[in-house]
Amino acid sequence: MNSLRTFQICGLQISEAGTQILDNHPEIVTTKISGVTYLIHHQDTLESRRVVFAGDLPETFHAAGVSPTHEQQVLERVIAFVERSQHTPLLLPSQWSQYKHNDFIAFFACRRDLIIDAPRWIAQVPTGLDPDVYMWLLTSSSKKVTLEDFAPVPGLQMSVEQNWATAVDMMKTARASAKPTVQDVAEMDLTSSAFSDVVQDLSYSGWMTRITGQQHTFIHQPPNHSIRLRGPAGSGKTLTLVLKAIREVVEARERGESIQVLFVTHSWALAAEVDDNIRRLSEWGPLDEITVLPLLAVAEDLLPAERWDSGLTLIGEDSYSGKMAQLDEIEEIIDNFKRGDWITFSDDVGPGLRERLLSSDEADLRAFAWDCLIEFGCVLGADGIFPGMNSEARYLKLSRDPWMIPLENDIDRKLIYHLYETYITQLLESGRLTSDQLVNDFLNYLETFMWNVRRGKQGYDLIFVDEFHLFNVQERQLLRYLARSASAYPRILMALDPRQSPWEVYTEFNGATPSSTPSKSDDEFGTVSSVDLPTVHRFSPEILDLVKHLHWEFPNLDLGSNWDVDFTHVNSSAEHGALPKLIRSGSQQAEIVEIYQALRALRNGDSNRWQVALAIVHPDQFLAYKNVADGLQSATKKVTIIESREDIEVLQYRRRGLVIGPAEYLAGLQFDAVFVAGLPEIGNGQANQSYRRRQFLSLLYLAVTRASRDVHIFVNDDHGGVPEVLAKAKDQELLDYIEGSQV
Ligand SMILES: Nc1ncnc2c1ncn2[C@@H]1O[C@H](COP(=O)(O)OP(=O)(O)OP(=O)(O)O)[C@@H](O)[C@H]1O
Repeated sequence: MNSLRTFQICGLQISEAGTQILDNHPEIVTTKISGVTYLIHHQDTLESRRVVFAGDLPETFHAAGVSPTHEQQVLERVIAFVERSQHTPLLLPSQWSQYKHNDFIAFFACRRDLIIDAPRWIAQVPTGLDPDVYMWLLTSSSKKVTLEDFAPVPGLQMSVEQNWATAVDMMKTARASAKPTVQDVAEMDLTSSAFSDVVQDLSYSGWMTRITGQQHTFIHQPPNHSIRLRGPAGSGKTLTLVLKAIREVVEARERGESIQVLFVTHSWALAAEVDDNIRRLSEWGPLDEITVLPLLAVAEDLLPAERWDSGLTLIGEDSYSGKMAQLDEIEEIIDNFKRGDWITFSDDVGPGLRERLLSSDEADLRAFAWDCLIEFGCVLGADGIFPGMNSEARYLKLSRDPWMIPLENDIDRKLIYHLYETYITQLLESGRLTSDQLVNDFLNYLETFMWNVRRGKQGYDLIFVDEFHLFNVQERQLLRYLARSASAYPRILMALDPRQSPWEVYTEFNGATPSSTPSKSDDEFGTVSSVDLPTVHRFSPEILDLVKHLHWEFPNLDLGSNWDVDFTHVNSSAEHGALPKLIRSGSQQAEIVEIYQALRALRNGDSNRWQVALAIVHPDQFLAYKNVADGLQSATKKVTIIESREDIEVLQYRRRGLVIGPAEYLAGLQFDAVFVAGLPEIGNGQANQSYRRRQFLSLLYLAVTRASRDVHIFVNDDHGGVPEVLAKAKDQELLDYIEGSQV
């Protein structure tokens, strides 16, 4: 028998000398021979690309200080890295802090905040088609190894090749003797799409006979101008965009032309999903003409190294912990301000802002810090205003809209600008930059003569943008510069649903804009036509009725005709199902017990439905519910906590289980059942202000629309009981009301 110690991360089953099957990934086996460990997929053959670790994996983890509780995250990232390494150029999320030298690459092995002495991999991906991946060394910050000086152990690469056939045989033997997991293998096959089964095992031609008339219209419209695709959540926007991209490439091939298509997403997770969808739908093999990337990765790819390598670290705005850290920082800035410079503003500041600043209620102060964070990122940053000459004057000239933090006079604005200046200065002093700053730099580069020369070769003929509502003014401006031709209008095909933009800023259009350059978004795209998708396919008519109710409750949603989707005629093509449930408990503690019970009932009822999200509406409430995960984790391993957009990628390989995360990170995903909890406290006045209300409704809309079959909404008396919008839904019998336990 083998001598490997028990590998706790994934509860590996030891099947055969030197081999282990990953419990969370039963389709993957690790095989150790002659000083290397192979990571082998069960469908791998002798021709497959090899993924190899130098040495023994548990020992490697141990030496780098990776505790058993974090081994799973480290392995998940390796799997994500292997997936990415198939694409050129090899691009990694900025939070991984990649560094490259020849074909070596170093990157953080897991989220940096998980392990104090954050470990980094040194990997090698030789150039060429289907390259092997060598994970040579796991270093820690205190035992740094310079990439330029690194050399793998001599002879290891040769030994990898020599023993490959034996390793594959060992994998097969291990699989054969581990029959109990065969069923899991079908469920967790790496080649099948995961949480959001958009493709549903149909090919391109299969879908072309199934699509609705409106989807057909969009897909067949000649792309000689920009087209926007509007529709509520679950109406097939992503699928339609993907089918259109495939069609354009295939038709160009038939004409004997080669076009380059960019498919832009908001997150790496959606990029991976779209990439996978294209591969599964294609009947023409790989469609290399289509590049799928998040916008920030496009910036990393195109920005010349010297501009990119500023020595600053991009702050993790897309992660829960990153956002919370920024909030803490802003709270501290406000606190210092009150003890210092406040005196110079105090006489002239408007009563509303004064009351908020001087409130002794912690919740009010936190709410004010949130509003500042949004104003900094979504108004100042989004508009490209950074401290410097004329910046304050530019900010003062911006028109204010109802969704923004209310500021009554110029002194109020000067005060906010003052806080912003301090915030940015603090960031720069500590060597950090925001994604807004990076986008601004990228925009400046795209306006240079140099890019004008390069774009003929490196620009794109067609640009697809999913979740357009999540991009801010600046990001939208980037898009037109990415088009190959500088003289013609760009051809941009974008999908949007403005209700899914929780941070309101994104609803900038047609006058309702935070920008000093209001009409830029559409004018710069030339003529833009619209196609509406009025049929929801994801969820039942019962869920749709609740979604419509939420939609009609949105205040100030005067988006103008270009963006508005008419909900009156939206219908659902899905089967009828149960009414969404509203469960009211006496306290938050009692509510958590209700959540456990509802989860258990789902599991007992039909284990095939064990694909559930617990969506936390208000980010401040997330930590309270995160503990539910710890309780459940001891009972089942299939719990995944989503704390950043990056984490969502892990779900790609998980078909079953419970996913817990703030609602905003679940955008674009789909689950059988969604449990909605953590609604913001109501009754303190704040929740009823129109801009706060809209944020709340947007997150509630996002959470509810992730469900394909069941919706349970949990509320408790600790946090104000049933919010008005849900009370109205209950009165209209759109919700099945249940009195939960009181204590
Ligand atoms: N014509 C159709 N017939 C049946 N099902 C469809 C059709 N079009 C799309 N679907 C299905 O509807 C579901 C939702 O699709 P998709 O994720 O593309 O919607 P979306 O509008 O992008 O949603 P969201 O805005 O929430 O991300 C998927 O399961 C997809 O397979």
